Amino acid sequence: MDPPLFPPSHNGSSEWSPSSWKNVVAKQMPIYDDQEELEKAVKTLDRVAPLVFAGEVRSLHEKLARVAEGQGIVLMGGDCAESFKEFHVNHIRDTFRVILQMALVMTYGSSMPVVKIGRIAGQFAKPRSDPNEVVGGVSLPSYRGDIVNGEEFTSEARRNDPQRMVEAYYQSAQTLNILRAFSTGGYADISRLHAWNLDFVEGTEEGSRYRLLASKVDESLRFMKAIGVDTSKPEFTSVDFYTSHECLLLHYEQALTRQDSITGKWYDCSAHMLWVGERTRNLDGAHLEFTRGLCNPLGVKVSDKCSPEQLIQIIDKMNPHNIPGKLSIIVRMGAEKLRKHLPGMISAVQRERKTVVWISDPVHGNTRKTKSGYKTRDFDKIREELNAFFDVHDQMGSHPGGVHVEMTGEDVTECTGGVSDVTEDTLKHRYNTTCDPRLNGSQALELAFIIAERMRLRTGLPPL
Ligand SMILES: O=C[C@H](O)[C@H](O)COP(=O)(O)O
Ligand SMILES: C=C(OP(=O)(O)O)C(=O)O
Ligand SMILES: [Mn+2]
Repeated sequence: MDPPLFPPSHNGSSEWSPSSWKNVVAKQMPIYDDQEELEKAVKTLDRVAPLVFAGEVRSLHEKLARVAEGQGIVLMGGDCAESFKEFHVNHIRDTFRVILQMALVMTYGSSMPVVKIGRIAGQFAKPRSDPNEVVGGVSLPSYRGDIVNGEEFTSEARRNDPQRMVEAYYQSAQTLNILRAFSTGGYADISRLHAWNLDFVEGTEEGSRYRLLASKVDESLRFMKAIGVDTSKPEFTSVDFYTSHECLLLHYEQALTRQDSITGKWYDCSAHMLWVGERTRNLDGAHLEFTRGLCNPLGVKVSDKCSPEQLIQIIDKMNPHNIPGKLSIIVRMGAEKLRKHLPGMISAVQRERKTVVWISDPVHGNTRKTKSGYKTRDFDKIREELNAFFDVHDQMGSHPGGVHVEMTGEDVTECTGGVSDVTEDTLKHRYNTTCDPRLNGSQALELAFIIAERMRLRTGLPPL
């Protein structure tokens, strides 16, 4: 392996290399019973093409730096867990389409650029609360995402299979190929904004709201054309779309970490942005050790279990040079806890003069299990957390930098409430997720309108 880019002073601790995480305890990582099989899979991945390129990563970083200064909002969204069985061009297209709709609503509403990032093309590995799942008295290892093992409740499926990493890589490569085509090949042309409305959203209240807003945008475009603006420029016909996932499965991430030939810096080329989850963000753990050496923009999920002091230590480790846009703090704790704990976190960041992007994940702190055993989330609770996030930033004079949600373009029945009116009884109709419940297309759009309205309120604009 090449010598590490960063000198030992990089974060005041020992030398970093793409494999230095192996000297530290890694939580939530699968244990593979066949080391040869693991080595074989990793060797294959060591040689595959990077999925993303350093130049693209830098362009995302620049955009996030502007958000850190209060000039923009981040929209991160996608499945809780991508799966092999759900893989289809239409699935990717529909997620992309709803993200485009949400971004349009947020951009128009806030008059700010929206940085579009999918939880996609690599969002496979899952941390679990319990290492085992018990069904009818039988205990098997928990499902940890298709990149690790299979969802089916059999001991064969639940075996950790390293070859799945290779399969996940190739699926991610296809996904990225499709996303690149959709982003730049005409699909995302703003003149097509009416075509982004999904059939099942069309007839809903949110669908009508979207159509109304789209007509306003249309009118503005016609006005711009009339005064001589060239609307065939890439700013109008394509979008910059970035990928991200939880940096959990370090064998996979290490294999895709490459040294940029121009700058000599290390980039994890599995995604433009990576985040460390709530369960693996411990200071002495392998996930912070691994990510501290990367040049990609990073995120870290935090619940109320993270004290302001710990947060500062995490920031020092993940962004020791306090580079704007490098680190996003993704807050997920439920409305009540957020009102109590986020002010202290923001105060500490302000006091220590740290630059971060604050992002709200209003879904992970609001998961509950119904009596019939479905994991769900109530739209009201999600709305409450999002509103609490905005209220606290208003109080603290800080910038609410964006949102991170689990959503899909499909008409699933996984989260209850919102205009889509899914109830506990109807959850079973189209409950397709392999892990956490996702907002469906109309619930996701509804969320975008809430964000747009809150951003307007901040800037003194009238409601949409
Ligand atoms: O996506 C997040 C986690 O993997 C998930 O919430 C954990 O879920 P569990 O509590 O069912 O393990
Ligand atoms: C596991 C996840 O989140 P968290 O780390 O916030 O629980 C997730 O985003 O799916
Ligand atoms: Mn999740």
